[in-house]
Amino acid sequence: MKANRPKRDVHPDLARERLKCNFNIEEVTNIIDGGKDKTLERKKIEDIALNNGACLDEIPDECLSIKERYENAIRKSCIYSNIVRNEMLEITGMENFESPVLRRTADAFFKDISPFMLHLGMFVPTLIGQSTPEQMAEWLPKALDMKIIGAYAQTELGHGTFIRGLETTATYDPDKEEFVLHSPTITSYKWWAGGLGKTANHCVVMAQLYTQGECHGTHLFIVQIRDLDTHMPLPGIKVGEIGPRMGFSSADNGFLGFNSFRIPRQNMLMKHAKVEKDGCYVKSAKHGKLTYGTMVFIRVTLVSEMSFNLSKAATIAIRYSAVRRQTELRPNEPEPQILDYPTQQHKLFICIATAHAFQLTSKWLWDTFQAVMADVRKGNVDALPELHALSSCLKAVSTSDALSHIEQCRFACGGHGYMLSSNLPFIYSFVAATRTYEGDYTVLLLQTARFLVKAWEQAESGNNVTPTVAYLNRTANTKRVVWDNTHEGIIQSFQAIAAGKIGQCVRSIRDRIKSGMDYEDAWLMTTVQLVAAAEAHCRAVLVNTYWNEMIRLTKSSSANVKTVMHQLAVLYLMYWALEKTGDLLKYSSVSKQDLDDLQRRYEELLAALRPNAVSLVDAFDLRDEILHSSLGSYDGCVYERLMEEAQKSPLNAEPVNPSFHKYIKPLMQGKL
Ligand SMILES: CCCCCCCCCCCCCCCCC/C=C/C(=O)SCCNC(=O)CCNC(=O)[C@H](O)C(C)(C)COP(=O)(O)OP(=O)(O)OC[C@H]1O[C@@H](n2cnc3c(N)ncnc32)[C@H](O)[C@@H]1OP(=O)(O)O
Ligand SMILES: Cc1cc2nc3c(=O)[nH]c(=O)nc-3n(C[C@H](O)[C@H](O)[C@H](O)COP(=O)(O)OP(=O)(O)OC[C@H]3O[C@@H](n4cnc5c(N)ncnc54)[C@H](O)[C@@H]3O)c2cc1C
Repeated sequence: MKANRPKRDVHPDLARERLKCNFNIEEVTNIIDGGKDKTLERKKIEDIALNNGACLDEIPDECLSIKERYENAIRKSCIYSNIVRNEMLEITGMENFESPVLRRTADAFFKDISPFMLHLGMFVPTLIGQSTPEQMAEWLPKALDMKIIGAYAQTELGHGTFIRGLETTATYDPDKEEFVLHSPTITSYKWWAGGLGKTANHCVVMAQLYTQGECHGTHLFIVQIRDLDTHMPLPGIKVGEIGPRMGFSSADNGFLGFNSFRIPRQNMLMKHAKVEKDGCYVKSAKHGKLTYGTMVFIRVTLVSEMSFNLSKAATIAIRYSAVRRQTELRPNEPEPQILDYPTQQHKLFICIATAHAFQLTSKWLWDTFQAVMADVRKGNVDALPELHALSSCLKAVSTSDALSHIEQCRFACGGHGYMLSSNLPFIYSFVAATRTYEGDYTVLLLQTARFLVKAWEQAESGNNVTPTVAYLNRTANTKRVVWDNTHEGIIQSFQAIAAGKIGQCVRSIRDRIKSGMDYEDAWLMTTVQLVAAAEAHCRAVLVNTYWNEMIRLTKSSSANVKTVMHQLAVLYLMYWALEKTGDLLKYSSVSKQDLDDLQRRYEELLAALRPNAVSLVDAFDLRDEILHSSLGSYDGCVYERLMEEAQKSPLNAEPVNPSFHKYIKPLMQGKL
């Protein structure tokens, strides 16, 4: 049911904030969107999807039962998919079906997550990345047209990280030209796949391939699990939902077991390896990990996803902080807006800067991904290890940073930030999952560390290394970099910290081997340092990329936009330099005086950004329908909205709850 929202005047405090703005907001929006044409396209798509109110709920999702919430999510997913299918893809183009604009617009429909998200987010990309042309022609049109709905079932009860340890088997039977899928143990049950529990009728399954008596490792298969007409699980399939979790409440994450379930030979996704009719296994991939391609794709997209979530949290917290007044600074003076407190600015302005840093870096990463994939299609896989290292660490650090900044946004909103109607708890619990899924934080940083150790050894022996670690050629054999408080100086210090930490890891591993450990144990004992080194490398990549992209993208901007974009990037550099003072003292010549100066300049920068704060979040251009927040709406009518949302609590539907007569009254009367 559609909800009617009263239109209100903008709160005077927010209106005053907007008058203080000294830059052109639209120009900044265009930079974030990737160009004026992209902004126009986004707005057009948002208008199509959101102007008829189909996305609004009368009863908040959180007040519904699990079943009602799922059913409501399905209802809205169908409306939204229909809009995507009939109207949006025409604008974005079929090849851009995963466009962040679709993802962003979907948020207006779902406070939590759509049960179709994994269909569009992982099932379809897997078809595109892992099918032969014939397979693609068979399944992709059906999937894009929602004739089949898919999930991505890789993780099992017993294994998520260690893919090679998955237990589900796919054994080829040449007589029938079929694969037999089987779940031999309880730990081999697929677990977690979004949309699998109740929604999907197909899924991509990762299983150990056996043919001619030999195991060839994990491969991907497309499997129909439910009848298309009745939606009943097919014989041999045991499928269901895994139960309530911290977030992802409407995504029907599922479990799946196979009892000698048969699928045709053609259902093995055969782009990188195939099984012939007679059972002969033929590998065509030039790189052993190309079947992990969907994960790399999602890791790449998650960086922009983090920017989006952070921009939502920052918008909510900054608008609220402009309206909220608290505590007298001086006797008998009005209470200041909490945004005037430097401590509040310290919590929040880094969120704006980080949203920009992630957005600009994500575009660069996306271009890198596209270029590497184009090479792979031509048979050149040389750049794959660097892409894997890069996407792994950027996924790990962006999800982890976004999570802690979003929590800061909640802290910044005091008690009201704890209300579900603020939307901050939803954003937080959604982002909390991103730190784990598509590769856990620690695990992915250790993948990057493998690459870094090799790169360090190459640089040490005087060989040139790949672009993202080129700083090692300069710094691998340097003890401490000379501190210089310009942006170039700070970026170089981050590179020196990364090089210093990687070098220290290499020395620790070598020392441990010298003292008798084998390589595996020496590596294992060094993993705490290796994670820190990979994180440092990622920070070096982030500061460098953000800075370079900011300069490139503001070349033709107006002077005040240049200034404010520059201020945000400097803030980002200074914030992280101050967070990492211990490392700076270890790997650069920075002095206590230099750090005191840096702290003072950082505080001055917070003050300089203060008048533009509200306009900087306005530049994210997030419609109220997308924010879903009583604290963050454009008009800033925070208290009216909190009260309005409170009225929707089911507990307010009747003046006296029946439990009073059933329990409380008897207790009061001593009759219980
Ligand atoms: C109506 C609704 C509308 C909605 C619209 C929506 C639009 C779309 C929106 C999109 C949003 C997306 C949301 C997505 C939600 C996702 C939900 C979650 C899904 C999942 O989590 S799926 C499961 C993911 N699982 C993982 O990520 C597992 C993590 N583990 C691994 O990746 C690997 O096992 C490993 C990397 C940790 C180790 O693998 P393995 O043991 O096989 O490898 P080794 O450690 O032995 O390494 C060997 C060498 O291989 C290299 N390597 C490893 N991986 C790769 C790779 N991918 N590419 C290249 N190279 C790779 C290693 O580095 C090693 O190299 P070396 O040279 O030997 O060192
Ligand atoms: C909301 C959500 C949605 C998901 N959706 C899907 C989906 O659609 N499809 C799907 O297939 N999967 C999905 N997953 C599963 C997800 O991909 C896995 O949970 C994730 O890859 C982590 O694996 P795990 O749970 O087995 O953790 P584990 O690997 O058991 O990790 C547990 C801990 O051990 C540590 N650890 C593990 N290995 C190492 C190591 N080698 N070195 C050091 N430390 C290590 C980790 O750092 C972590 O702290 C989803 C998960 C969530 C939370």
